[in-house]
Amino acid sequence: MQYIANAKEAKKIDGISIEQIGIPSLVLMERAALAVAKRVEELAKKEDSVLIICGVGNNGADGVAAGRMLSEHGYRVTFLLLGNMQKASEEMRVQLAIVKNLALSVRTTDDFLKEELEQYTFVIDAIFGIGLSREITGKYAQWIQAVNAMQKPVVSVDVPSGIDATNGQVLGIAIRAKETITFGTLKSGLLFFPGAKYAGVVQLADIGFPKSALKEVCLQTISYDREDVKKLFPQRIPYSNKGSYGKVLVIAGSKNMGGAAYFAARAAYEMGCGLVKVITHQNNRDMLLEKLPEALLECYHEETKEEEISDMLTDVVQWADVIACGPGLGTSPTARSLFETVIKEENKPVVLDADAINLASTLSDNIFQKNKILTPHLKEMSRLIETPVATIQTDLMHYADMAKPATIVLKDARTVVVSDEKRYINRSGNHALAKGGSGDVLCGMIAGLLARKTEPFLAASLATYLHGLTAEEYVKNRSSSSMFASDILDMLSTILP
Ligand SMILES: NC(=O)C1=CN([C@@H]2O[C@H](COP(=O)(O)OP(=O)(O)OC[C@H]3O[C@@H](n4cnc5c(N)ncnc54)[C@H](OP(=O)(O)O)[C@@H]3O)[C@@H](O)[C@H]2O)[C@@H](O)CC1
Ligand SMILES: Nc1ncnc2c1ncn2[C@@H]1O[C@H](COP(=O)(O)OP(=O)(O)O)[C@@H](O)[C@H]1O
Ligand SMILES: [K+]
Repeated sequence: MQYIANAKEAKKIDGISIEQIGIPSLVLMERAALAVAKRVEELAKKEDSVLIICGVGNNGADGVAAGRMLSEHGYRVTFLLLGNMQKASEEMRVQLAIVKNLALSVRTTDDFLKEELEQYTFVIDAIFGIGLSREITGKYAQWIQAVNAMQKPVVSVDVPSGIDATNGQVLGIAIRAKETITFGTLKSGLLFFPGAKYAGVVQLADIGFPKSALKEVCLQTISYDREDVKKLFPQRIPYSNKGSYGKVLVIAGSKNMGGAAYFAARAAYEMGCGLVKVITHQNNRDMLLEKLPEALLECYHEETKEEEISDMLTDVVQWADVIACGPGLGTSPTARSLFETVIKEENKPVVLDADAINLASTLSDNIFQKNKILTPHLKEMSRLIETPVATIQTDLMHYADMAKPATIVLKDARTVVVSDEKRYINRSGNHALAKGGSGDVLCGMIAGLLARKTEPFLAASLATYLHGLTAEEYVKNRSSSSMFASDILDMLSTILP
């Protein structure tokens, strides 16, 4: 499991390590620089001509120290200083004095022509790190543009200069790196797009922040790695029966969208729950009986009266441990009536997906209740909170927070999960998942885990992680274009413990 910091938290970790615990800032910096130099030695050839472009803060100071280490190991390095040296940090002054004593080539943008950039074959970007505080304009923007135009490999120090370390947004312009070496903890801005794209491959370097500093900052945002799955996924027990693994009610599939009911119901079974019952439109009966005979079925049609639906639901809701409502449900009067009955349930976990979220957007009542788990994609979220998609995209975590005290799975290429104070950023998966039916499978997976008595945050985050892993496994020997929702289901049995 990885703990993820935003810019403020990362600064706090620096501060506690240096001021309270007493590790000299320059000690941390030397370790940061060593990590950068070590990686650049793996990537750059001795014949390369390395340009280290440095701002005047501590990110720049890291760059100066890394360049000095590379020079000691036989690389040709040139430092290009960008910014007002009157404002240089204390550490930057120290690092610069060292390289000047070593008679290394230190240039400033006053006497360095942009045409000279052509001579360099490798770049270290140390202009801004977590201290970037506003849009980049003027001279800084011009140099970043010029570095990107070089089309040479760039390694960014801590954060690609220009990326907001918290939300991954480009503050005007940003360096496009091949790799980013980040220190101590992953930064959320390196995970969210577009930051993730600008950062390239992200390497995490331990530079000696004490565990107690990390603990004191009490990072609330996590992300999983493959080794977490075995620890987190609920175990099956020898002395058990289907009742031990919970019952899921799936309310899904309208007249022309039966597949969604199948995807969600089978996904719940794949996650190991004991029984799945599906309430769906009559049209889907034969398909479900054939494709998923393990599911129990209750069907309705256009003429089914509201009282009948209500009676049917009362019994089934009672029966279920978890309810998943919405995939392919449509927004017909019957769908609405099913939805409105289900959301009255206040004690059991209720997963609301797709059309259930669209129906919720038309309600004046607050749907963000404690027992609800909502799984909107950005367009559904936009309807739900009446905020444009483009605005939500600028800060997924901030908008996901609005759903409290409900649990939310805000789906995007980097899905986030928020529940109370717990936050999760998903790093698994790829564009193979960008296809109809993917979300239906995820909804069923979450419900399946909830039925196994997994608490909502863990159920939502672990299901999201596993959903992504299926795509990673799939593309190992197949085209990412050819993955279907059914393939996610088929892959599950190969990745679950
Ligand atoms: N000892 C430590 O703390 C350790 C820190 N470490 C390293 O330090 C980095 C953080 O260093 P930092 O805090 O000095 O901030 P940094 O990213 O260099 O930027 C600040 C400078 O940028 C300027 N500036 C900001 N926005 C601007 C804009 N839009 N346009 C123009 N200027 C702008 C700002 O100027 P000002 O806002 O004051 O005008 C200031 O001069 C961190 O990412 C890691 O690499 C590691 O070595 C571990 C130990
Ligand atoms: N480019 C991508 N990279 C990673 N995951 C993706 C990408 N595109 C889509 N996904 C995932 O696929 C799922 C799509 O869900 P959704 O949009 O609800 O699909 P549908 O409504 O067709 O079932 C989400 O879990 C989302 O995070
Ligand atoms: K940087």
